[in-house]
Amino acid sequence: MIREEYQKKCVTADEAVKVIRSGDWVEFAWAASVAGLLDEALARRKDELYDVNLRGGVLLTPLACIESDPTGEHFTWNSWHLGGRERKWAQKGLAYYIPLKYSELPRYIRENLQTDVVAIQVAPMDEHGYFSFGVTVSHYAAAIEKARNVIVEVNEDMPRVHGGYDHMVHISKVDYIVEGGHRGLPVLPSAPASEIDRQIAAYVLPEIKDGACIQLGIGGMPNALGQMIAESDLKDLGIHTEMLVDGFVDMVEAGKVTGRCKNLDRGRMVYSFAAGTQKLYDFMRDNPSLAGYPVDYSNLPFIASQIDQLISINSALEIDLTGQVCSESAGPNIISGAGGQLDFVEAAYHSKGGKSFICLPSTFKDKQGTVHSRIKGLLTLGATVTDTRPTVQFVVTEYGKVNLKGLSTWQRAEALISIAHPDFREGLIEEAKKLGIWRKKSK
Ligand SMILES: CC(=O)SCCNC(=O)CCNC(=O)[C@H](O)C(C)(C)COP(=O)(O)OP(=O)(O)OC[C@H]1O[C@@H](n2cnc3c(N)ncnc32)[C@H](O)[C@@H]1OP(=O)(O)O
Ligand SMILES: CCCC(=O)O
Repeated sequence: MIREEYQKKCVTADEAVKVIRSGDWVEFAWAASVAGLLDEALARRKDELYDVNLRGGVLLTPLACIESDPTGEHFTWNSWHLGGRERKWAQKGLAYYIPLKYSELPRYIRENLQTDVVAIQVAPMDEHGYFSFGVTVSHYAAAIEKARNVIVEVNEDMPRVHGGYDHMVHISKVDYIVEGGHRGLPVLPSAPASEIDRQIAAYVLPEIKDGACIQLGIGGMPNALGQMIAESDLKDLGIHTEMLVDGFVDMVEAGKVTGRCKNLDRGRMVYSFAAGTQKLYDFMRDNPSLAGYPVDYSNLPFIASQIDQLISINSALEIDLTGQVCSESAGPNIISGAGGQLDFVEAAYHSKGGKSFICLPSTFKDKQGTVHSRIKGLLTLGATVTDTRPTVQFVVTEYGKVNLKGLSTWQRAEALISIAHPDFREGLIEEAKKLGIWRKKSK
């Protein structure tokens, strides 16, 4: 029966994308999960479609439909979180950011958003009629609940994964199946860790004890920490994260991960999507020690904070002297997105014995070679506040680590200036004075 249904629903990509109409909103692609054949087929329909809005994010590969439409008349890309390519589209007016608190994404879809079609890549169907979502669990089940039509493109190389719930779709909910054969998966190489990343990670490492449960964000510093954990004496860690990356595989291979002390999902590593090298994708295939969950489970602070000793490590672009953190824009220009940063900042703080770390190098060198302090009197005009100041706990640069919780504005200014680059400290004191947050008694 299931095989018959499968055969009946199998069509070419060109056939499948005929269900997309002008004015539709389509949930389309996420990180390493891009339905390449559907994308190419949709691009071929460009001239007959107008005002089709595509949603997705963290793209690792080009999209033919966006790149074939430089006027943006036919297709618009709406990103939940911009990768480098999407950032360039945004600069050309071809992509727009959707402000996001990632744990809330399935609810936005269920309660607020028009979702006409879901067109996604999945793993091959099992004997019971289920297609695993593979490396992207995230929000797909919510989108499928809402959509008029569901198209799946089967990639024989997409790992079938284990999960908690809503990590797969049954054939009865699918309208069209496109067989893609072996299409591989895009690779996201680990961001290389710099010497400064290692210095920052060295301040965080002593805060992690056996029994802790780790979330690592995106970027070179979290990778450095992953490597340092793999080389440390720790041996009894758990993993509960949003994005699964190669660094976690290194920790497992080094014998650091047991999941023994996790109050939720004991013995299993929880994540919501994954992107990395083939080593990561091979590790994920049919691995029962992993549990892919929708992001409103992995990230919801109310859930993640139930795990004791949750340690959250994320990167930021700049911070002001009172502790407002910007992790997503350079002034008004969007760089990436808020993603799940605030989710984990809150979750780790509310976890018993948990701690949240915002890590950033003390300086940034712009394309003209000018060096700027990332610790600033005021955020750059137009910068987005990703973490409001009361939510921020530890802040770490290569010059040290401070805990901002409960500090008054002058204490925050003193603490943050103490971990600023020495070349900028005098200037920051002058700024703090002008802003009225430098205590008269302080030196
Ligand atoms: C996946 C998870 O689990 S993540 C959960 C948490 N989610 C988040 O933390 C989301 C927000 N954070 C992020 O997006 C990232 O961590 C970032 C952007 C803060 C840092 O990521 P990194 O990869 O280390 O950033 P990187 O140093 O490569 O900088 C990215 C871009 O911003 C630019 N940039 C960096 N700092 C600044 C700055 N202070 N001012 C202006 N531009 C800047 C860089 O030049 C680079 O641009 P380019 O690609 O055109 O060269
Ligand atoms: C939204 C996915 C990426 C992130 O949280 O940074």
